[in-house]
Amino acid sequence: MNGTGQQPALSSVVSAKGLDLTFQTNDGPVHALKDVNLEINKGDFVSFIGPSGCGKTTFLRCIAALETPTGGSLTVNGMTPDEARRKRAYGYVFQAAGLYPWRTIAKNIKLPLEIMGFSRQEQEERVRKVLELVDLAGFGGKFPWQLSGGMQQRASIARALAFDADILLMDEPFGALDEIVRDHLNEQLLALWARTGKTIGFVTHSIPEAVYLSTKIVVMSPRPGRITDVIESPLPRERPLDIRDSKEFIEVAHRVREGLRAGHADD
Ligand SMILES: Nc1ncnc2c1ncn2[C@@H]1O[C@H](COP(=O)(O)OP(=O)(O)OP(=O)(O)O)[C@@H](O)[C@H]1O
Repeated sequence: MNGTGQQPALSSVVSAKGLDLTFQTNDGPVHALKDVNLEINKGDFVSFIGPSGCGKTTFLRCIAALETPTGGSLTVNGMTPDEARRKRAYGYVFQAAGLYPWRTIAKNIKLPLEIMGFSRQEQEERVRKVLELVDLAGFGGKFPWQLSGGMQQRASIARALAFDADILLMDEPFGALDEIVRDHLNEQLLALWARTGKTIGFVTHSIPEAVYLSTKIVVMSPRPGRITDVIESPLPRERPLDIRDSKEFIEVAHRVREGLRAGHADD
């Protein structure tokens, strides 16, 4: 299946139809996204997986209105991505935590709130709430360099949560962390997702991470960047880490691996 022909549900949060994006570069055009069709529903946890250059980041950036598609249509909460951005429909978490080293964690989280004109009291309240959500209560007064890599990444998730947007876009947020820390953050992210009901778009290179976290796994291929499979996970939403030893988990991982292999063979 290539992800086409999906019907938009009532609770559709992101709807892409025939989405195309070609970058014009000095070396000629780069077809980063070709005929991408995808529905993301409210409360979905959707992972994007595929080899380097298949358009994962570009698709997330289109949702965030940081790139403009050259064809097809894309709506976010029923609006254009630009309108959705103005309504602060999403928070964005990047691969590197991207915290300002000269500001405390609390001040890093407050910065976008300050810019948007939130009152001081509202800023304090939001900082307290999001730090609690990522298990960093009490760390607001620390500087980024006083925290571990995993804690910094949690702080950057807290910053993305500060607007209380419905959608969280995460571009390989845990890619640079060691496996044990990553496992722990994966568990915490699932708990946060269960508590908040957010819709999450998550880019990863890791098959186990994609299978462990997602309700839907989008397999992509490069040249041109396209969707080659959309896998609805049969796993329950509540997932202890040892679910990774289960037959269902191994079967989903196998299907993702097959999808990646098939996409590679098409190149
Ligand atoms: N601003 C840009 N200008 C020109 N080409 C770009 C631009 N951004 C991305 N590309 C190209 O578009 C294609 C898709 O890039 P993208 O970063 O979305 O892939 P990706 O799947 O996220 O890769 P990775 O896993 O390495 O992060 C690549 O060929 C990339 O070189």
